[in-house]
This record gives sequence, C-alpha cells and structure tokens, in this order.
Amino acid sequence: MDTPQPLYSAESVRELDRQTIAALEIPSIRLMKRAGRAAFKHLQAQWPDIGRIQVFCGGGNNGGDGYVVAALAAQKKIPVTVYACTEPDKLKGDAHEACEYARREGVQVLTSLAELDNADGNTLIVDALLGTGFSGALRVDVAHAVERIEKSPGPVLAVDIPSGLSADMGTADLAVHADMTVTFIGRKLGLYCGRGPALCGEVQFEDLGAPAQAYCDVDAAVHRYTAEGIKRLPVRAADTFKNQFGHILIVGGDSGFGGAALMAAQSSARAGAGLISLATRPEHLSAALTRCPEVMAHPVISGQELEPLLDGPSVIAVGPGLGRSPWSEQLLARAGRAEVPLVVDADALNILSEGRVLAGVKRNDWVLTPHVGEAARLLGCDTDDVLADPREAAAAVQEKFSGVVILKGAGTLIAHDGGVDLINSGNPGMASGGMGDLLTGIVAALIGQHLPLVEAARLAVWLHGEAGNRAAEDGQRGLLATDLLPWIRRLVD
Ligand SMILES: NC(=O)C1=CN([C@@H]2O[C@H](COP(=O)(O)OP(=O)(O)OC[C@H]3O[C@@H](n4cnc5c(N)ncnc54)[C@H](O)[C@@H]3O)[C@@H](O)[C@H]2O)[C@@H](O)CC1
Ligand SMILES: [K+]
Repeated sequence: MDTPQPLYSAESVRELDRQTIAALEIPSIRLMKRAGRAAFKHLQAQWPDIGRIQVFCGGGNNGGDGYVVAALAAQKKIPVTVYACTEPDKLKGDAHEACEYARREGVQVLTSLAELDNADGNTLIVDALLGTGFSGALRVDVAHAVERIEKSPGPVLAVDIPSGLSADMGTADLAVHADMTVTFIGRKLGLYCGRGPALCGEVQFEDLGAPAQAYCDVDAAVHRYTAEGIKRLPVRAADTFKNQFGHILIVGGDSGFGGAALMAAQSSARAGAGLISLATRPEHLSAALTRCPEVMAHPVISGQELEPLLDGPSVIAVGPGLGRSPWSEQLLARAGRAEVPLVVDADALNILSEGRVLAGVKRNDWVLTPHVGEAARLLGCDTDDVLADPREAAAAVQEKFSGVVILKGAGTLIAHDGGVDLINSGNPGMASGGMGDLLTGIVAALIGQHLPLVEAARLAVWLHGEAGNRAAEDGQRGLLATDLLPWIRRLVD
C-alpha cells in the first residue's frame, strides 16, 4: 500500500527550502538552478517540438526560476523571450543573478507587454510570475500579464504553482490555467484543493534533492490519499452470513424527500451491507419497496415509532431527506441516543447546527458529512469563510463535534483526531442532487463491514468519486446519482 502524500502550506515549504539549503550546504542560487533545470526537463519531455517559448517572470524567486528556464532554452537554441513584469534592475539576490544568467545566454528580456509578439499555438508559455510568495489580490501589472497568458492559444507550463492560485488554500480569482505544473520541494496544498485541480493541469513533483530528514521535521498540512494508499475491504470468506456485514438503518425521507433516504439505502446495499432497514414517512413505503425490495422499509410517524427500530442495527445513518420539521427533529433526537456508530448528513446536520437537538454532544463514533454550506452552519460562519480555508474549517467542525468529519468538495477533506486527509476524486458531473445521499449510505455500509471510521470514510470518498468517474464515461452532464449504483458494486471488492 502506498503511503499518503504530504501536502504543505507555503510557510512549511519555505521551511523545507531552508532546511534543504542548510543540509546540502549549497548557495540558494544552486537550488534555484536545480528548480529551473527540473522545470525545463519536463518542458522538453512534454513539448519536444515546440517552436518558441515566452517566459513570464515576476520579481521574486519564482521569476528567478523562470530566468533559469529561459537560459536553458537559449542554450538548446530554442527561440525564447522573457517578459519581465518587474524591471530587471529592481531584482534582488538570486532572482537578479538568474536574470543575469539568462542575459549572458543571449535571452531577450522585454519589460513591456506591448513589445511581446502575440503567441500562436506553437508558442509555449512558461508562467513564472508568482509562486509561494503570492498573497492578497493580484497587483494590476501582474493581472495584465496573467490575462495575456490566458489569451495565448498554446500550452502553458506553470513553475511551482499557477500564478494567482493561493498555495495554502487553493483559492483564486484571476489565475493562470496551466497544462502542467512542475512543483518543487513540497507539494503545496493549494494545488489539490479548491480551484487548484482545475488550474494546475498535470502536476509533476521534484524534490530538488531535499533530504529525508527535512520531511520528518516539517509538518504537513494535510495527507493526500490516492487509490493505492486506501485500505480496502478484505475478501469474504466462503462460510459467511449476512449478519456479519452489518445491519444499516437509514433514517430520513420527510414528505417530499423520500428519494434521498431510498438512495442512501440503495448505496448501502451496493456497498455490501448485509441488511438494510429504512425508517421513513409512510407515503414513501411502496415506492421504496418497488425500487429496492431488499430493503426492510418501516413507516414512522413519530420519534416513538422509531424507538423499537433502534435495537437491531449495527450502524445508523440519519439525515438524507430528513427535512427540518418537528418529525425530523424527533427522529434525530432518538437516533442520536442510539449506542451504535452514526453517520449524520444533510438536514440532520442543519438541525444539529440549530442547537435544539443533541446540543453540545461530541461522539467518537460518528461521521459527519457536511458540504460547505452545512459546515458553515455547524460553525456559525459564512460559506466564504469555509471556502477561504477548508482545511481549517474541517478541523474546526471535528474539534467541535469529535468523530470523523467529511467536508465534501472538489478535494474532499476528512478530519479526524489524527489530522486532516484529502482525497481528490469525482468530477463536476457529480454536482447534482442525490450524490451526497449515496456517500452517506456507502460510509454506513463500510462501517457495518467493520472498517474503523476513518478508513471507512477514506474508502467511501474514493469509491463514490471513482464510481462517479466511471459513470461519467457516458457524459458528465445529466449524470444521475443512481447511475453510480452499479459502479459502486463493481469497485467495492
Ligand atoms: N527559496 C528557495 O530556496 C527556492 C524557491 N524557489 C522558488 O521561489 C518561489 C518563492 O519565491 P519568493 O518567496 O521570492 O516569492 P514569489 O516569487 O512567489 O513571489 C514574490 C513576488 O511576488 C510579488 N507579489 C506578492 N503578492 C503579490 C500580489 N498580490 N500581486 C502581485 N505581485 C505580488 C512580490 O512583490 C514579489 O515580487 C517558489 O514558488 C519557487 O518557485 C525555487 O527556486 C526553489 C528554491
Ligand atoms: K508561477
């Protein structure tokens, strides 16, 4: 099994840089040259026949890396021009030295965008405007340069990080869309969350010879799990019984929302749960049984009627289509007192955030699955605050409620008492109703099959996204949650 990838904040990468320079006992310009060479290596491998190169250099060390790339291109006799966003005589330290190196190799350095030829499809752009030193809103001169890059029809290689993207948060307003990003020393969190995956293209990581000890000394912000690093369910023995694979009770489906609870039940079934019960409004019963006769569907018109159903199950998932009526609150209150692991989703989270039900409760045996809006309500803040720092928000929800928190998004975060994990899976076609209900059902089914909560959360998030990718082979637009069900079954083993 692969180990997860550590992802770092900009500050932590600076610390890795410092430790690397100290350990290798080299001047920092040598590290910059390694960075430039690494970027140029990928450039040549990816675009061996490119006609010409334009390098956009900023005023810091990211720009310095760009000057090194330009020098190397000139050495290889590839026509190359630099657009210097900061006048070369204002550059300092290594960036200044790198600029001199490029000039010595005969690179033309322009300081006005008007002088720069229009790029055609055979012009590769190297974006070395901003790296980990970027913060705040883009300065207007840099914004113009980013706009110019965005208009160019040819490929774009970003040095370290696409300019305009925050290395810490994955947030961006105006930013470069790259085809490839060559990132150095530490993988930055922002490359993998928020807008990062949409802006980076293919990410290539180069450690530049950083010593292993540096990675032990500097804490990662997040650990990124890929398919190879996620623990799977064991192969089933031949002599097994259905009651060894969990009995999942799904609680939800207020008037008008019956489908959500049913979809959670179906995804539990397809993720391998041994038995599934559904507690829902009486009017949903016949539809549920017609669609999925394997489910034991029970009508509940009050919390009291739920009570006897709480004895049998090994896991309870509460929330899909639960609504926010007095009925919903009664059901959550009863379900929340059960002494088996809980998965809490959707309106159950909204009721929780209002504080009338299960106020102040912390449990180590529950998984909360908020999207950004639900996380904001749980924390009593705005969705923009969550989007500005999703990692912090996921950790804060976990701190407030304990257990495991799955903050759903383009990069889904899993916060637990050992830290925060990130899993990139899925596609924009999954931005449609019912997808979250499936995830809830899968998490419950995996807990029912005896995976520890954190491992169930990781496998469920991966499984859900991968099922979405397979189902989207027929098209992302119009992808329905129920299209994922056959894929969940194929991928779970
Ligand atoms: N420190 C090191 O040892 C290494 C650093 N490397 C490179 O250096 C980069 C970091 O260099 P720096 O710390 O100099 O930072 P950057 O070069 O990323 O950014 C600093 C520059 O950005 C400008 N800037 C900041 N915020 C801005 C805004 N909102 N709008 C417009 N301009 C803005 C600053 O005025 C400054 O010119 C890395 O991303 C990487 O590319 C590599 O050379 C590898 C080694
Ligand atoms: K850049």
